[in-house]
Amino acid sequence: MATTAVAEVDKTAHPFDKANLEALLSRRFFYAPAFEIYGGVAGLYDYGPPGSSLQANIISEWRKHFIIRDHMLEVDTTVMTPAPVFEASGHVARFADWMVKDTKTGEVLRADHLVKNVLEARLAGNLEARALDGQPEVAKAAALTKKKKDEQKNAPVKLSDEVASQYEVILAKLDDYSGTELGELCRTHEIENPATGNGVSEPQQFNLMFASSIGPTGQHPGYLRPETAQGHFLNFNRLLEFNNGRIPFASAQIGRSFRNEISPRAGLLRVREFTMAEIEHYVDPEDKRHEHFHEVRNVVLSLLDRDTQYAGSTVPKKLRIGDAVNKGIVANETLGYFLVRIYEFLIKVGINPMRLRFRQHMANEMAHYAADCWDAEIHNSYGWTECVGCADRAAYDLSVHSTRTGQALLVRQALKEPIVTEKETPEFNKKAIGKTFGKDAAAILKTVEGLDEVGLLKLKGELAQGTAVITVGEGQEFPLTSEMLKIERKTFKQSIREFVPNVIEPSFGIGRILYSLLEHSYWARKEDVDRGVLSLPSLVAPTKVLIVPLSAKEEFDPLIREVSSKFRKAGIFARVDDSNTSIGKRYARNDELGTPFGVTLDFASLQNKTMTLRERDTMMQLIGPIDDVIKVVTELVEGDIDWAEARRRLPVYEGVQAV
Ligand SMILES: Nc1ncnc2c1ncn2[C@@H]1O[C@H](COP(=O)(O)OP(=O)(O)OP(=O)(O)O)[C@@H](O)[C@H]1O
Repeated sequence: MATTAVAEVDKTAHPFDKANLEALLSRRFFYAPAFEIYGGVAGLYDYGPPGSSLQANIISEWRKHFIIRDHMLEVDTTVMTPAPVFEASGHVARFADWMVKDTKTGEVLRADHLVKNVLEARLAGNLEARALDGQPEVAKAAALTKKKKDEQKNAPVKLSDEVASQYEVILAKLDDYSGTELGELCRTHEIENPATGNGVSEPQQFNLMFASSIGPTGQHPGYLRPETAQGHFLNFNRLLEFNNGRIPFASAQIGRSFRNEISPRAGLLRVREFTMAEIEHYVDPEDKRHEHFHEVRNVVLSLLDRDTQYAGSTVPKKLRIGDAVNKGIVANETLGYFLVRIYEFLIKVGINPMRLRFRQHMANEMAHYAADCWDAEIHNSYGWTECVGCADRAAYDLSVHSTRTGQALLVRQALKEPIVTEKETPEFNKKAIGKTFGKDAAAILKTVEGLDEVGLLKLKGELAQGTAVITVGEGQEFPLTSEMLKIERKTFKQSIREFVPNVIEPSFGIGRILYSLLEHSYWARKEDVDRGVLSLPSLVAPTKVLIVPLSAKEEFDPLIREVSSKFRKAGIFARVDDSNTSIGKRYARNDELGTPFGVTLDFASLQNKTMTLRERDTMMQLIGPIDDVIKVVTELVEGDIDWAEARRRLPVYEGVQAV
């Protein structure tokens, strides 16, 4: 790829302005509250045309990056799920968050979020108060008065070093607290509802699943799924057969999930209906190596491991994944492989690598059965946000469904070398035992069968002497003779190995990634803070090329049709903007939509068959014959060349620059 330097655009002239971004996203209908004209419902959003295209492009890349590249088996399973499935999986008992109620207004708040918001605000106030300490009295008084006016209750208060560091440790370990501990924290640190200043109740559990019933009788309870995973597990036997009985393999699914979140207030980051993309990778519990691990071994990731968090720090380690696995920081190669693949995917769709880290779950935070778990967290204006979870769930899921249904969910592997074992084996004369001991016979057989090798050898020795006494239950003794029982050393040959595979699960929330990407892509032009740009990569940009005719005259129509059709044939999604407004306004609108390229058709185009090509971020324009420009744009969009190479291929346009 070309390396000719291209003038860098200053994207940091204005600090990030969330209100401006939100106005842009609403104006251009990326997404909007659902049922808005009915007053809206918290946590439910509709995506408009650019938001839908952006989401579809992210998903399309996800399919290529994971399903196609790693040969995964795609499934599409139902949302509505009968209750026994979630009883077995543990969701009915445990898929819950802790909530507290405002003691006076009854407002419901998520307990861990309340603790987080209050302690973070106190720490911010502490920093501010300390900064003010160094200032002259007049400035200090003015700042305090302003602050008081802004937020009566949150005037900056100085904390002792001890309290501030206590708060930091609590925040670092927040996901690790039980409900009782959260209640304790609220009491000890006098945490109140910031909106009202009222105290809060003891935390109570709230199950996040939407309950329903299947069929007209109401006798078959069901739930809207809160994740897509169970649908994969229940089809395990079919998937294994589809994969010719071999593991490792992975299933993948993109679909909707539903969670009745307690108080969703973070836009797309916490919603009640969302799109997930989940992978379940089935692996031999005794061999969690990954055949492609060598390809990613040297990739360096930011890893915030468990021990660092217990020490109250949030500074991640920069480690090569190969070293992290060798040191046991990441549990195994397969988990490590997926962490890198997740990283590569997020960077490819446009997440800023400097604002991406992997955080390991702490002991209480992790499900009891999980062997290890890491979240890909992306930094945005809400702080570090989990966008992808990646867990080694051991054999839990397949085992619980197998126990509940009585259906074996396991792998049978023909062993290359049969395993030959010898062991002492009891052979009973059941008739003789029954005749002698009557109703106690069954308990005697069970006791002997339960003996280990040492116990059986002891019994064998006693039988050789004549009689062996076996103790059953609470100390009842029964004499056995060699007529009733023989113990012999036998050889066993095992040529099939049976095992329940372990599952490594990367689980993506598409909406969280999409929103973080919008924040990372947004900036405002130096000359005008209101001229927002979304620097979305071509790969995911809703529209790749804007075709802008300079005149509305009919004589342009055939050329517009020709250019459109050529882009279509090249597989490039282009749109014509022939609205009756200035070219500058048309480009500004498309900068907001994240359209990376624009081509302008003017009178020269009619005469000379040329057109100009504009790059969104730099606003630089090149010119060339129509077919050459289309070829360059196609290669740009497909990522085969960069803008520096485009500049080498096409001369800079010297005419009036349309900005
Ligand atoms: N309410 C939600 N709104 C949007 N995305 C969500 C929501 N809950 C979960 N996700 C997405 O699904 C992914 C996997 O879900 P998982 O069960 O691991 O999340 P979680 O740990 O329950 O999230 P959180 O602790 O933030 O509630 C998350 O990484 C996230 O991207």
